[in-house]
Amino acid sequence: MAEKSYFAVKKGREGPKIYDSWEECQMAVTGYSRVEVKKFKSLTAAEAWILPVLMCTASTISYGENILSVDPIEDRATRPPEIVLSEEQAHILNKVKKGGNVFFTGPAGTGKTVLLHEIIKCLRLRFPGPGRQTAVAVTASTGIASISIGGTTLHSWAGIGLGEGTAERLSGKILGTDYLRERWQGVESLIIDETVYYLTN
Ligand SMILES: Nc1ncnc2c1ncn2[C@@H]1O[C@H](COP(=O)(O)OP(=O)(O)OP(=O)(O)O)[C@@H](O)[C@H]1O
Repeated sequence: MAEKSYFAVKKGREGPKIYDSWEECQMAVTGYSRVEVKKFKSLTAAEAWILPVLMCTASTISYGENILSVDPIEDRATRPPEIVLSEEQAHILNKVKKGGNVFFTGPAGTGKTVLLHEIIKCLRLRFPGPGRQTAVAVTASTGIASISIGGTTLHSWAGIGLGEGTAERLSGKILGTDYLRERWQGVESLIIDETVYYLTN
Protein backbone atom coordinates (compact mmCIF):
# COMPACT_ATOMS: atom_id res chain seq x y z
CA MET A 1 0.00 0.00 0.00
CA ALA A 2 1.29 3.49 -0.90
CA GLU A 3 2.69 5.36 2.11
CA LYS A 4 0.53 8.26 3.28
CA SER A 5 1.96 11.76 2.85
CA TYR A 6 0.90 15.17 4.09
CA PHE A 7 1.69 18.40 2.25
CA ALA A 8 2.02 21.47 4.46
CA VAL A 9 1.72 24.86 2.81
CA LYS A 10 2.91 27.95 4.68
CA LYS A 11 2.30 30.27 1.74
CA GLY A 12 -0.23 29.33 -0.91
CA ARG A 13 -3.45 30.37 -2.59
CA GLU A 14 -5.55 29.19 0.37
CA GLY A 15 -3.22 30.42 3.12
CA PRO A 16 -1.49 28.12 5.61
CA LYS A 17 -3.03 24.68 5.26
CA ILE A 18 -2.25 20.97 5.31
CA TYR A 19 -3.40 18.73 2.47
CA ASP A 20 -3.53 14.96 2.39
CA SER A 21 -3.21 14.67 -1.36
CA TRP A 22 -0.72 16.18 -3.75
CA GLU A 23 -3.47 16.91 -6.29
CA GLU A 24 -5.25 19.23 -3.85
CA CYS A 25 -2.00 20.80 -2.68
CA GLN A 26 -0.93 21.39 -6.26
CA MET A 27 -4.05 23.48 -6.89
CA ALA A 28 -3.09 25.73 -3.99
CA VAL A 29 0.52 26.27 -5.02
CA THR A 30 0.68 26.09 -8.82
CA GLY A 31 1.14 29.55 -10.27
CA TYR A 32 1.31 31.13 -6.82
CA SER A 33 4.44 33.17 -6.19
CA ARG A 34 6.73 32.69 -3.15
CA VAL A 35 5.19 29.33 -2.33
CA GLU A 36 6.40 27.50 0.80
CA VAL A 37 5.42 23.85 0.74
CA LYS A 38 6.88 20.71 2.30
CA LYS A 39 6.00 17.02 2.27
CA PHE A 40 5.73 15.03 5.53
CA LYS A 41 5.13 11.43 6.46
CA SER A 42 3.07 12.31 9.54
CA LEU A 43 0.34 14.84 10.26
CA THR A 44 2.04 15.75 13.55
CA ALA A 45 5.28 16.67 11.77
CA ALA A 46 3.37 18.71 9.18
CA GLU A 47 1.49 20.56 11.95
CA ALA A 48 4.73 21.28 13.83
CA TRP A 49 6.25 22.81 10.69
CA ILE A 50 3.24 24.99 9.88
CA LEU A 51 2.45 26.02 13.46
CA PRO A 52 4.72 29.12 13.67
CA VAL A 53 2.87 30.62 10.69
CA LEU A 54 -0.49 29.85 12.24
CA MET A 55 0.56 31.46 15.52
CA CYS A 56 1.35 34.70 13.66
CA THR A 57 -1.72 34.81 11.43
CA ALA A 58 -4.52 33.18 13.35
CA SER A 59 -6.27 33.48 16.65
CA THR A 60 -8.29 30.32 16.13
CA ILE A 61 -7.35 27.06 14.53
CA SER A 62 -10.24 24.87 13.58
CA TYR A 63 -10.38 21.33 12.31
CA GLY A 64 -13.27 20.59 9.99
CA GLU A 65 -13.72 21.55 6.40
CA ASN A 66 -9.99 21.17 5.84
CA ILE A 67 -7.46 19.17 7.78
CA LEU A 68 -6.24 22.40 9.26
CA SER A 69 -7.91 25.69 8.54
CA VAL A 70 -7.25 29.11 9.96
CA ASP A 71 -9.16 32.26 10.55
CA PRO A 72 -6.61 34.97 9.71
CA ILE A 73 -6.97 38.10 11.81
CA GLU A 74 -6.26 40.48 8.93
CA ASP A 75 -9.07 38.97 6.82
CA ARG A 76 -11.78 39.88 9.26
CA ALA A 77 -11.86 43.63 8.56
CA THR A 78 -12.25 43.08 4.83
CA ARG A 79 -14.40 39.97 4.95
CA PRO A 80 -17.67 40.34 2.98
CA PRO A 81 -20.91 40.14 4.96
CA GLU A 82 -22.41 36.71 5.59
CA ILE A 83 -24.38 35.47 2.58
CA VAL A 84 -28.05 34.79 3.12
CA LEU A 85 -29.16 32.28 0.54
CA SER A 86 -32.10 33.15 -1.68
CA GLU A 87 -35.22 31.02 -1.48
CA GLU A 88 -34.17 29.07 -4.59
CA GLN A 89 -30.62 28.52 -3.34
CA ALA A 90 -31.93 27.41 0.06
CA HIS A 91 -34.36 25.02 -1.62
CA ILE A 92 -31.49 23.28 -3.48
CA LEU A 93 -29.29 23.18 -0.36
CA ASN A 94 -32.15 21.56 1.55
CA LYS A 95 -32.43 18.84 -1.06
CA VAL A 96 -28.69 18.14 -0.65
CA LYS A 97 -29.09 18.09 3.14
CA LYS A 98 -31.81 15.46 2.73
CA GLY A 99 -29.39 13.29 0.77
CA GLY A 100 -30.73 14.05 -2.71
CA ASN A 101 -28.78 14.18 -5.94
CA VAL A 102 -29.10 17.62 -7.48
CA PHE A 103 -28.25 19.21 -10.81
CA PHE A 104 -28.48 22.97 -10.94
CA THR A 105 -27.70 25.34 -13.75
CA GLY A 106 -28.54 28.91 -14.73
CA PRO A 107 -27.29 32.05 -16.46
CA ALA A 108 -24.07 33.79 -15.37
CA GLY A 109 -24.20 35.61 -12.05
CA THR A 110 -27.24 33.84 -10.66
CA GLY A 111 -25.47 32.53 -7.56
CA LYS A 112 -24.46 28.99 -8.57
CA THR A 113 -20.93 29.29 -7.19
CA VAL A 114 -22.11 30.79 -3.91
CA LEU A 115 -24.57 27.94 -3.54
CA LEU A 116 -21.92 25.37 -4.45
CA HIS A 117 -19.62 26.66 -1.70
CA GLU A 118 -22.48 26.30 0.80
CA ILE A 119 -23.15 22.77 -0.44
CA ILE A 120 -19.47 21.82 -0.08
CA LYS A 121 -19.35 23.22 3.46
CA CYS A 122 -22.50 21.35 4.41
CA LEU A 123 -21.35 18.03 2.91
CA ARG A 124 -17.91 18.24 4.53
CA LEU A 125 -19.56 18.65 7.91
CA ARG A 126 -21.81 15.70 7.20
CA PHE A 127 -19.12 13.43 5.78
CA PRO A 128 -15.86 14.21 7.55
CA GLY A 129 -14.66 10.91 6.08
CA PRO A 130 -11.90 8.53 7.06
CA GLY A 131 -9.29 10.52 5.17
CA ARG A 132 -10.85 13.77 6.36
CA GLN A 133 -10.95 15.48 2.95
CA THR A 134 -11.64 12.41 0.90
CA ALA A 135 -15.30 11.69 1.59
CA VAL A 136 -16.46 14.74 -0.36
CA ALA A 137 -14.90 14.91 -3.80
CA VAL A 138 -14.93 18.44 -5.16
CA THR A 139 -14.30 18.32 -8.89
CA ALA A 140 -14.91 20.23 -12.09
CA SER A 141 -14.65 19.46 -15.77
CA THR A 142 -11.72 21.83 -16.31
CA GLY A 143 -8.68 22.88 -14.28
CA ILE A 144 -9.69 26.55 -14.21
CA ALA A 145 -13.19 25.74 -12.99
CA SER A 146 -11.79 23.43 -10.32
CA ILE A 147 -9.48 26.13 -8.89
CA SER A 148 -12.39 28.47 -8.13
CA ILE A 149 -14.00 25.81 -5.93
CA GLY A 150 -10.77 24.58 -4.34
CA GLY A 151 -11.09 21.22 -6.04
CA THR A 152 -9.47 19.20 -8.76
CA THR A 153 -10.52 18.01 -12.21
CA LEU A 154 -12.85 15.03 -12.34
CA HIS A 155 -10.28 13.13 -14.42
CA SER A 156 -7.54 13.83 -11.89
CA TRP A 157 -9.71 12.81 -8.96
CA ALA A 158 -10.82 9.66 -10.78
CA GLY A 159 -7.20 8.78 -11.57
CA ILE A 160 -7.94 8.01 -15.20
CA GLY A 161 -5.51 10.36 -16.92
CA LEU A 162 -7.08 11.54 -20.16
CA GLY A 163 -9.77 8.91 -19.84
CA GLU A 164 -8.50 7.07 -22.90
CA GLY A 165 -9.13 3.36 -23.22
CA THR A 166 -12.03 1.09 -22.46
CA ALA A 167 -14.05 1.28 -19.26
CA GLU A 168 -12.59 -2.11 -18.29
CA ARG A 169 -9.00 -0.88 -18.69
CA LEU A 170 -9.68 2.33 -16.71
CA SER A 171 -11.50 0.53 -13.91
CA GLY A 172 -8.70 -2.03 -13.84
CA LYS A 173 -6.20 0.77 -13.32
CA ILE A 174 -8.25 2.15 -10.44
CA LEU A 175 -8.74 -1.22 -8.78
CA GLY A 176 -5.06 -2.03 -9.15
CA THR A 177 -3.86 1.17 -7.50
CA ASP A 178 -4.20 1.27 -3.71
CA TYR A 179 -4.74 4.99 -3.23
CA LEU A 180 -7.20 5.25 -6.16
CA ARG A 181 -9.22 2.27 -4.99
CA GLU A 182 -9.38 3.73 -1.47
CA ARG A 183 -10.41 7.12 -2.86
CA TRP A 184 -13.29 5.63 -4.85
CA GLN A 185 -14.37 3.40 -1.98
CA GLY A 186 -14.19 6.25 0.55
CA VAL A 187 -16.14 8.87 -1.36
CA GLU A 188 -19.60 9.69 -0.04
CA SER A 189 -20.40 12.66 -2.20
CA LEU A 190 -19.17 13.66 -5.65
CA ILE A 191 -19.45 17.26 -6.81
CA ILE A 192 -18.86 18.07 -10.48
CA ASP A 193 -18.85 21.74 -11.46
CA GLU A 194 -19.19 23.04 -15.03
CA THR A 195 -20.68 19.77 -16.26
CA VAL A 196 -21.83 21.55 -19.40
CA TYR A 197 -18.31 20.96 -20.74
CA TYR A 198 -19.03 17.23 -20.90
CA LEU A 199 -22.25 17.83 -22.83
CA THR A 200 -20.50 19.91 -25.47
CA ASN A 201 -17.33 17.81 -25.82
N1 LIG B 1 -27.57 34.71 -1.71
C1 LIG B 1 -26.76 35.68 -2.09
N2 LIG B 1 -26.67 36.82 -1.36
C2 LIG B 1 -25.85 37.83 -1.72
N3 LIG B 1 -25.06 37.81 -2.82
C3 LIG B 1 -25.10 36.71 -3.58
C4 LIG B 1 -25.93 35.59 -3.28
N4 LIG B 1 -25.75 34.65 -4.23
C5 LIG B 1 -24.84 35.14 -5.08
N5 LIG B 1 -24.46 36.37 -4.70
C6 LIG B 1 -23.49 37.25 -5.37
O1 LIG B 1 -23.85 37.32 -6.75
C7 LIG B 1 -22.68 37.33 -7.55
C8 LIG B 1 -22.75 36.18 -8.54
O2 LIG B 1 -22.79 34.97 -7.83
P1 LIG B 1 -22.01 33.66 -8.34
O3 LIG B 1 -20.61 33.99 -8.67
O4 LIG B 1 -22.27 32.59 -7.34
O5 LIG B 1 -22.82 33.38 -9.68
P2 LIG B 1 -22.62 32.22 -10.74
O6 LIG B 1 -23.99 31.77 -11.13
O7 LIG B 1 -21.68 31.19 -10.21
O8 LIG B 1 -21.93 33.01 -11.92
P3 LIG B 1 -21.06 32.40 -13.14
O9 LIG B 1 -21.94 31.43 -13.88
O10 LIG B 1 -20.75 33.62 -13.95
O11 LIG B 1 -19.84 31.78 -12.52
C9 LIG B 1 -21.49 37.23 -6.61
O12 LIG B 1 -20.99 38.53 -6.37
C10 LIG B 1 -22.10 36.67 -5.35
O13 LIG B 1 -21.39 37.06 -4.19
